[in-house]
Amino acid sequence: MMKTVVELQNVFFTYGCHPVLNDINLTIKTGELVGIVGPNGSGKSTLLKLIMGQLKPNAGHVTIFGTDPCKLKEKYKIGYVPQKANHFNNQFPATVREVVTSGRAARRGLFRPFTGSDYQEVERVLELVGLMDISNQLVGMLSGGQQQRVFIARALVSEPEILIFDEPTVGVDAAAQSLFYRLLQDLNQKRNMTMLMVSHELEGLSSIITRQVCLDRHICSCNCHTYEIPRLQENCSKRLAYQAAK
Ligand SMILES: Nc1ncnc2c1ncn2[C@@H]1O[C@H](COP(=O)(O)OP(=O)(O)OP(=O)(O)O)[C@@H](O)[C@H]1O
Repeated sequence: MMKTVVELQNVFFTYGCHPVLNDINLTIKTGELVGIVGPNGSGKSTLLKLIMGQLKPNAGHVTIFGTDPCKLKEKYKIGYVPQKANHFNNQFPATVREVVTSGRAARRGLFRPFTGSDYQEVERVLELVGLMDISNQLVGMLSGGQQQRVFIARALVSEPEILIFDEPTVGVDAAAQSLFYRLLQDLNQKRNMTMLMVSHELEGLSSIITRQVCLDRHICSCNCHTYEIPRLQENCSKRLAYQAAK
């Protein structure tokens, strides 16, 4: 039986008095590759922040690995790949290997020295994502697609159980995008990696995701799994009853 990795139950979120998420219900199980799509300002990044424990809901419950994300001790279980364009200062003089190695600190602990197994994991991940040949190059000198691989490798090296991406294909050309999608598909199919991704790019994404969630402050459509249907039906009946009573 597939384990629940992420669960949101009747989640509401507002910034001040500005409502952003409205009664969100979502369950993500091991091995799913879920794409969240929606227009600008529909609450996609806010949803990721709630899942990663950077924000708390005003109402409802969020859990990741069965725990409140704010209280999750094993932060390394979440591999976060931010938007490439906003992320890296190209003047920063670090090599691919150094940036990828820095991701291992999440697993090892900030002040504990790395051992042979940490360095072995770095080499394994460099090989896995196809960065071995350029591992001694400066990250700032690489193309957008290559930099994106570096950030994926940095997230993978802590041996996470879920990878979360925020607009991963922004600033990446079409050829690099298709390599990126192939890499995600390999990680998902061969290693059963659970992945959650926010994206505007429906076209490339739709060929690899196992499930698509359309968000516009509430979940507009979701090709959901059978295990979610009873709860969605129950919520729908509650909403209809509430509207009828008004
Ligand atoms: N820190 C904040 N304080 C106040 N309002 C915010 C804050 N962050 C986001 N918002 C507002 O919340 C709404 C949802 O923002 P969010 O970034 O989650 O949407 P999004 O779907 O990720 O948008 P985009 O596709 O443009 O990145 C927007 O109207 C945004 O202006």
